[in-house]
Amino acid sequence: MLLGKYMSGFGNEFASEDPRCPGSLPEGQNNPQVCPYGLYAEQLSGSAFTCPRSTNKRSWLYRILPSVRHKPFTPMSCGDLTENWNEVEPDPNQLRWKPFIIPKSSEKKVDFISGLHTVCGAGDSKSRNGIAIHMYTCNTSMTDKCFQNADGDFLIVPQQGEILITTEFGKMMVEPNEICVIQQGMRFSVDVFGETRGYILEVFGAHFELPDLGPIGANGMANPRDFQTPVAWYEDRTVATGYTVVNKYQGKLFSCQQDFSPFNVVAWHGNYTPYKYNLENFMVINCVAFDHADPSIFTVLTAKSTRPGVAIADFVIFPPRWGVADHTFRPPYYHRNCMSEFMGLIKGHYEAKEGFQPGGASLHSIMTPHGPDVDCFEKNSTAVLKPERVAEGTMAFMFESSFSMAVTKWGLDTCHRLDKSYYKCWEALKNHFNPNWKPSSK
Ligand SMILES: O=C(O)Cc1cc(O)ccc1O
Ligand SMILES: [Fe+2]
Repeated sequence: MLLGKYMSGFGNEFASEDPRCPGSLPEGQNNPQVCPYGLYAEQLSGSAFTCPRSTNKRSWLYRILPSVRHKPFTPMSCGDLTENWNEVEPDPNQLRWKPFIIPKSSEKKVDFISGLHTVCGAGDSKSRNGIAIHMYTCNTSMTDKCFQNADGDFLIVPQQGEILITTEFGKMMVEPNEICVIQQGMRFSVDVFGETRGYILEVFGAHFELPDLGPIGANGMANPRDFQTPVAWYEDRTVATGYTVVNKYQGKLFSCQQDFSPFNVVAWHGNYTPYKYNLENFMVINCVAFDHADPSIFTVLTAKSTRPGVAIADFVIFPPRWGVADHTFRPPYYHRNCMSEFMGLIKGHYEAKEGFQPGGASLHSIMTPHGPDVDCFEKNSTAVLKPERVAEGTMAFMFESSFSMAVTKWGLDTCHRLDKSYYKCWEALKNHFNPNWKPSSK
């Protein structure tokens, strides 16, 4: 198995052949009358045919049987996966969830698909504009089953347990502190190795891009060379008992049967691929004089809307770094934002908030006030400002969206993880106002 072998680069034109079949990629053309090794050619389009070259995405897959050879799709249970944003009444409160529960395999076998739970979202897969945030909690590998999301791209953030993702393009092992992106329509199957949990940012109608660097220059933030795309791997496996393809389509799940493994792509080429990225490789830019830079400096990937500078969703991380700002309150500022901020914690301790735990989450909705809790404020208002390591051993992240997200019934109620006392972390903030303050007392 070709684990640990990847091709480097973001959005490159890649080409890969399973080494068991040299010459399986057609030379000089995509669609020979007869393909090498008797393979079928299949194009996977990730952008409109007519998109400008800079955003045009497609890959050519050379496979043992084409995807079209399957029995009809029929509806299946969606569990806690939903695109119904009207399940419960809107709630503008600061929300915080304790770590989401992972089912015990001795009690219930749950795989990546049955373990998907939608927390919040907005917009619509039909009009191709929107976002959904899901948790996955599972304990069992998918067997003879793959998933395809016709609705959008999945940015997967493992929090506990590595996941082995077999895709039509090859295999990727993704550990906590790494992320991966499975773009719209790409078939994949997830193997797990114990109790497994993570976060998923789904976007409808846009693909993730590296943010522009502007005055930062040519290097930095997430560097393109650190993105890794799998190499071709195939199995020629007949599954007489039936192989299940699960398709998320217009927010609902459908399944169909076929009698062969979909991971039968012997060779492929193109610029529309799954990829992974290790968050440790993020080159952190930060303030080295005074004040607090906005968290956009920590953007790893962005899914742009059609409005300049406004994202459907940004994936932002808070990595270990130096804090050196002089005469500055260094933690995040008090804040109301025209964007929605969903945060998760992969490991460690987030600076601005006690009680935010790995595997949990928070949502600060549009214009909902939030910021440091009382301890953080008091401590950092008097701290001696030496250079110090911030967030050592920690990795928090934010899905920031221009959509006003609705929380699902599962998120508000049936997950039973909402921390009802969250608001109390700000209750003891004191009034420090001194009307007799003089500039000289600074
Ligand atoms: O709310 C948060 O903790 C995220 C955040 C971090 C930061 O450094 C500045 C603004 C912001 O919203
Ligand atoms: Fe914020």
